[in-house]
Amino acid sequence: MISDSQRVWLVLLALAVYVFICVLSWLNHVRRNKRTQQQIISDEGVVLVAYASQTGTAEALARQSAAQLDGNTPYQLLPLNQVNEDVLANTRQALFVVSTYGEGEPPDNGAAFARHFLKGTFEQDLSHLQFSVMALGDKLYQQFCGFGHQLYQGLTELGAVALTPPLESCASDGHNPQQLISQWQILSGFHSDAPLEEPLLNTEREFVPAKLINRRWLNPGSPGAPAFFISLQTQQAFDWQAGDIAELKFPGGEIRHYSIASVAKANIIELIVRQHRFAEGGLGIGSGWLTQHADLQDQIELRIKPNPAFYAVDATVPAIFIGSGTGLAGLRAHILERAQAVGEQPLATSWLIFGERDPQKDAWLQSEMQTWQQQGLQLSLAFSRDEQNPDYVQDVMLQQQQQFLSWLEQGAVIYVCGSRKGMAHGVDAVLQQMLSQTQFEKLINQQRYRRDIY
Ligand SMILES: Cc1cc2nc3c(=O)[nH]c(=O)nc-3n(C[C@H](O)[C@H](O)[C@H](O)COP(=O)(O)O)c2cc1C
Repeated sequence: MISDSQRVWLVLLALAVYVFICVLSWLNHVRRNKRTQQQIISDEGVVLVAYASQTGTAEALARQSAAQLDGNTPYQLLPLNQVNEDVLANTRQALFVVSTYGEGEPPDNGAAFARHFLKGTFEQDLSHLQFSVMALGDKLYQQFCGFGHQLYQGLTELGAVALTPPLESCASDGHNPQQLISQWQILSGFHSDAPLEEPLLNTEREFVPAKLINRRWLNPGSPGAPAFFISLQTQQAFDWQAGDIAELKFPGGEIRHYSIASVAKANIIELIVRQHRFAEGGLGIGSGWLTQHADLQDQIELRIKPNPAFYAVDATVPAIFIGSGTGLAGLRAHILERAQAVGEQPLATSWLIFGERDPQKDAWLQSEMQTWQQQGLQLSLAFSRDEQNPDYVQDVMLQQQQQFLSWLEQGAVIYVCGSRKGMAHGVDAVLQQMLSQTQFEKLINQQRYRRDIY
């Protein structure tokens, strides 16, 4: 039996312990907040791991990913809404883990970020920032991983450099955190046991002068707007990878991006550019300069913008290249790179499905395509204004479905380049129609569906 006074002492003791624990955890909280604030303002080497999560799945994945950075890499973990301009300005490497709600909308703790940074009104240049997006969603919804894609696109438009394509994960299939984390580590170079290396990608990112040395009209008489094959020459040879993008700074300082159509380690960079004409009649700044206003030998500034989401996976694996119009540029770089392999038929495992309008007037790069065919390339052309047989690239995919599926069974990687609305949506829809949901997801998870679309 314990007496009343002993009981009072016990209650007091319990109270004291409780107060002690509260004070400790408050102190801890204050210290952590202070550290975060300091990092936000000062620390460039800190990896940002930001999450937007409604029910905690994305947040848990973000914590797990951060915990698997190697011990020497400091990181800060923040809800997306707390990522402000200072954080973005001071971060060089980031992982965003975000889910999607409603019709492709962000979770609440990402909504403010989306309004502020992703609506096209924000103007800060983020070209110092390398990032990956893990996108959680559910294929039951029409806008699968919609917010993840919006974030990826928005950051890219602000100049940030994607280290990986968006890494999607579907709730109905059961998220597999460890698989996502490994994919991210492998593709982005964040190996957990190695110290963080200096990022490769920014080293050659100075603008250099480039001279316009050639301009060839690809489609005289076409029902489409004039398109040109453009050659620019720099003083020194460059290194880049098929898939990379040329960033051009025009007189007046305007910057425009073009998929590079030629192979690396050269001092000539080739592009395919379509003339953009506004309703009032004026030409677009970049395309106007390149296709009309500039004289040969005139100069602009050029630098390479790395675009790893569209790099070749492995040149020995079969490849299906799909694109239309100026999308041929990004595909050509890959095809030329593969053609450099030894042997007579270096393109025997390459298939190009290319679409334009008029079969007579839009035979772009015809003689070069014939050379590729002699090197083994399988060529399918689709012309939407062909009177006998109007076709888009996605129609070719369906007509040749059996062969298409057999290429995929052999492990082929699909590369899509060109307009998002006009072509890539159609290709995507047909792909989802031809494949089961599991097959389609497998293609994405294995990074065998790579796109450079605009
Ligand atoms: C009401 C509701 C709406 C959703 N809308 C979408 C959607 O539009 N697109 C999508 O890909 N996933 C959608 N999802 C799935 C979630 O993104 C998915 O369950 C995710 O794992 C949730 O992660 P979180 O816990 O981090 O918020 C939705 C889920 C719910 C409950």
